[in-house]
Amino acid sequence: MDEPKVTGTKPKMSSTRMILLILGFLSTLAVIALIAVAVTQNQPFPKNIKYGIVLDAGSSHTNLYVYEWPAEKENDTGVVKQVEVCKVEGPGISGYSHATEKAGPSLEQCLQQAKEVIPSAQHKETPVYLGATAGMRLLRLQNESAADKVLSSVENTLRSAPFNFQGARIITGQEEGAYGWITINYLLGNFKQSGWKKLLHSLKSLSETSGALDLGGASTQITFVSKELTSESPENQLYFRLYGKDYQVYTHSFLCYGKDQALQQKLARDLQTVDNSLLPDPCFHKGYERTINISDFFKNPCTSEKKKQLPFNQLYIKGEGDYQKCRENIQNLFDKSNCPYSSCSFNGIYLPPLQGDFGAFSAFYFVMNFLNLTSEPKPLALNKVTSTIETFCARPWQEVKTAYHHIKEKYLSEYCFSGVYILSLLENGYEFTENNWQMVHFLGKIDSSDAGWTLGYMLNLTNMIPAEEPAGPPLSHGSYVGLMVLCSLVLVSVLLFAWLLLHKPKCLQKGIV
Ligand SMILES: Nc1nc2c(ncn2[C@@H]2O[C@H](COP(=O)(O)OP(=O)(O)OP(=O)(O)O)[C@@H](O)[C@H]2O)c(=O)[nH]1
Ligand SMILES: [Ca+2]
Repeated sequence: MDEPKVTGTKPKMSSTRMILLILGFLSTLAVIALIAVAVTQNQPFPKNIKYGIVLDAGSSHTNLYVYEWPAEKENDTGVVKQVEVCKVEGPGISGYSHATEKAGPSLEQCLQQAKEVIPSAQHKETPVYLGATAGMRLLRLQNESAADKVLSSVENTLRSAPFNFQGARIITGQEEGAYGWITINYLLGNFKQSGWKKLLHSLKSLSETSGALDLGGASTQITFVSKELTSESPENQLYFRLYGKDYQVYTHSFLCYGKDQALQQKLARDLQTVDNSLLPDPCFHKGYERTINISDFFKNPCTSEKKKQLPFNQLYIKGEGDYQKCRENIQNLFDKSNCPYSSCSFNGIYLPPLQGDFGAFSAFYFVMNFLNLTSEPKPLALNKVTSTIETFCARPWQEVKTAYHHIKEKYLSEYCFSGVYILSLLENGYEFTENNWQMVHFLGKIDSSDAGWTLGYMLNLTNMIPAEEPAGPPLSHGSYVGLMVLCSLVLVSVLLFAWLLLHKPKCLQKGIV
């Protein structure tokens, strides 16, 4: 009676096993298909690149920048990058005040380079902007019609290029400061943070943005987020709403305090006390000599207030290489005598308390980089920086020239002056101290893009920085695929476990009494 029972259950067991096997096989197939679909369906789109060109018409020279970004990601932060920079030969466009028609043609070689970098099919749609800074602000003050002629000459050249001309204008010092701040914070990824970074920032209350310090040839800018910004000085106050967050920003641009004009100002002061055409100068190396033509010297708006009739046409500068005397000399450029606000930098200009980290670029970087003082991640102590500059200034000119024969004499001869000027601007002007000095980080590039106002200018004019955070998938492509794989593995494990329970293989059955 028992035998048929036994033979009767055997086919029943094997059909259950068959069903389970088929189910297992199908679920494994489903999981594989799920992963394959997730990986292929969410693959980033093939790249559709867009381009933009900005010309930075500075006081000392013009640079042309080409930027590129993936079209479908243009509202994300940190996707625009610099792909080309071309230094225009010759002086800045303000240097063409006596031959205004030559300003435009001077840009042609760099425009040609841009044509080669950008695929020709995209030339017509590529916007080109030119922004002129302090050199042109000074020329406008000195000779407005010459400034207009220079601008129309560059406009003609840019219009005849195959790109989409969007304007050539003198930007304000406020814009220059603001766009420099936008550039570095965009490149540092400070505007839009991933979930983890956001959490970390809110927990540690880390400074969310970095201030910007730009030192040009004719002007210098300081820009940073300030909690204590009141309406004391509205012209120094900016509001931004970027990627869904409000920013209250302080900015000021000091015309005539770029490093070339600061030197002119210093010489104009020195000229007040000379009684002959020989000027001993502590800010140049011992053994260094330079001749300066006096005839046009006081036509410059940065020196005109100090105009003085002199009995000679040429001034002979003789270097002394004396850091202390140079520092005292330069310090006089920062008038701390009167402040109509709760706190000031210099010349009666409002400055709220310094806050957070600062990225210092342009000549701040060129000079400090030459002097090996840009050490990161931990910046050097202020006394080390001071002693390095002091030692450098004390080196005789012949020795410096031999040691750095590959560097342009114009740059090399001025590193001592510029180093002392930077220290004085930061310490005496903005009142950085030994304690907060290390908040200043000297940087030339962030990834592959130069720090400067041009990228921020283009991002703004192409509406690439949205006021509100663009709605996007909550997970990145990588995290999404990872999560899909993990879920699938859990599913397979559960099915396997279920199968094992139902099937009860002999090895498991043994253990069960
Ligand atoms: N050592 C060195 N100095 C440089 C270099 N490029 C420019 N400079 C000098 O550094 C100073 C500032 O240069 P930029 O930042 O280009 O100034 P700019 O944009 O022409 O001037 P602004 O209109 O005032 O902004 C000027 O005195 C330049 O002559 C460089 O590669 N090395
Ligand atoms: Ca500049």
